[in-house]
Amino acid sequence: MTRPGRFITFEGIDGSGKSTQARLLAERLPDAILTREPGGSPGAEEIRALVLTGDPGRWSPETELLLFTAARRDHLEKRIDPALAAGRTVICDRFADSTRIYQGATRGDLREKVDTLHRLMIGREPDLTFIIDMDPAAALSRGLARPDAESRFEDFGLEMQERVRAGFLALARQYSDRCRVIDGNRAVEAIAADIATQMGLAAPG
Ligand SMILES: Nc1ncnc2c1ncn2[C@@H]1O[C@H](COP(=O)(O)OP(=O)(O)O)[C@@H](O)[C@H]1O
Ligand SMILES: Cc1cn([C@H]2C[C@H](O)[C@@H](COP(=O)(O)OP(=O)(O)O)O2)c(=O)[nH]c1=O
Repeated sequence: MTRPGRFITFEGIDGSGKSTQARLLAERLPDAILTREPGGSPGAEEIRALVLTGDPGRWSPETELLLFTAARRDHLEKRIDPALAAGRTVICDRFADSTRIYQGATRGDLREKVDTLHRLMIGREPDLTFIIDMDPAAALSRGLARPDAESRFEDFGLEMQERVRAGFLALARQYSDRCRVIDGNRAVEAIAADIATQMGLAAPG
């Protein structure tokens, strides 16, 4: 029987360097698939477009939670679970911890609903989660420099980013068995070396 693969997620505030580090780690692991949320499967990418673009007032917090959960369910069924079952490593840029923080704590107080929906519809936790922690002001200026800043979620102010950051740090304490906090206020290569060490890989270069 095939041994199930490892499920690794990256979390943190917008612009903290998650996508960059997820990509660098995937490049070092020949069996890995690199994916992201919201999205990662054709259906979930369609839901991503619905939830991340357009009028910010279009969805209530509750509907938004259902949309993120629906996207995650499709992503799990179509992409994550089959890859894990085939023994591959899955590296995902954001996962359920983002819902716990964004929908559960910072844009309302839906944490109980978030946890119930997760239990009923998702049920899977990562084996390892890297929380890239960094100064929101620096992350915001990185984000503003990005060519793809299409999403309304990019418009958060510093106060919101600080709340999200604090939420992720609290979550890292709650799920300390699988979460590793990584200092993101450093050069790309230094962060990648830190993550490689945590993964038991030799430092790059
Ligand atoms: N350690 C770093 N130092 C400086 N710039 C970075 C670093 N990591 C990422 N960047 C740049 O910052 C922007 C946001 O990075 P990205 O990996 O897309 O973050 P996230 O996925 O967390 O939003 C990109 O333009 C990226 O090239
Ligand atoms: C996965 C997920 C993301 N989000 C938010 C976080 C981000 O602001 C946005 C995803 O945008 P994205 O551009 O992928 O994130 P980043 O800026 O970190 O590269 O959606 C939620 O609110 N809930 C969720 O469950």
